[in-house]
Amino acid sequence: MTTAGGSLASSPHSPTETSDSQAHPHSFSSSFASDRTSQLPRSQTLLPTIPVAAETATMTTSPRTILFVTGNANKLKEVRAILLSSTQHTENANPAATPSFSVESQDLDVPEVQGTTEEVAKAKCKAAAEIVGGPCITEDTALAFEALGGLPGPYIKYFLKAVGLEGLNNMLAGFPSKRATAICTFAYSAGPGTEPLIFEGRTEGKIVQARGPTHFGWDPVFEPDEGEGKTYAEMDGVAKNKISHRYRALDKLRKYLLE
Ligand SMILES: O=c1[nH]c(=O)c2ncn([C@@H]3O[C@H](COP(=O)(O)OP(=O)(O)OP(=O)(O)O)[C@@H](O)[C@H]3O)c2[nH]1
Ligand SMILES: [Mg+2]
Repeated sequence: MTTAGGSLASSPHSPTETSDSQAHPHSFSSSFASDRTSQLPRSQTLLPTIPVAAETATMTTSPRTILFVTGNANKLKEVRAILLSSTQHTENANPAATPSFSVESQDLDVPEVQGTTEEVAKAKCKAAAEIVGGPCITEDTALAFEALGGLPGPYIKYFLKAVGLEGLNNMLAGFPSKRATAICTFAYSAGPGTEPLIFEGRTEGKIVQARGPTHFGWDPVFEPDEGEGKTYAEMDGVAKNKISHRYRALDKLRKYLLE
């Protein structure tokens, strides 16, 4: 895969992409950052621990590429929109100081284990990093019903497939609480053998009868508290991306990348 920035993350099998070092802000940033180093021998790609925002501001304005392993086109679309709007916002304030990110994706069939949202997200990212042979991010989305002690949680995809939007409502029929939390968990792996880092975002709301377009998962039955009475599906993309679980998790990841 070739990208505008030509960064390591876009060509997973390139030897310059592989890092066995433990993830921490500076090694993470360096491993993601170096458009300049992708053509160099591995020995010359091991950058000193310089914060990437400062380094990039003086050396290049090319976007850095993140490899997002996902099979979900809606997630990818939202991630790109959120990163673009936050980058534009900060770059308007100081164009030289803040680099932007571009997102490449790879659709892999990564096994998803059972467990907590964090355990599922970490295992998924570890497996993805093994397959791509380099750094990557993954994302796992959960929808936790208060009345069901947090279920379906990370298994929402399978519940939605099995019972549909109406079924999700029916599951709560006998319970007074319709409260639910949308949880997005991004995981970042610096490469095979490293422990993924977790960035979580939550949006509180309730489960309602389906309203709005049905093109993205359970959006029509989730009414966020901050949505002014609209379901996610009834909100336009910009409004959803200001309060969504995905926005909140991605904002933490973005800030980490810029440390
Ligand atoms: O209405 C929605 N609004 C959202 O904002 C949202 N984000 C995810 N989802 C759905 O929830 C399940 C998560 O499962 P999931 O995290 O394993 O995703 P996935 O398998 O589709 O992709 P990936 O695992 O390859 O990244 C899947 O059914 C997704 O379609 C959403 N539905
Ligand atoms: Mg999945």
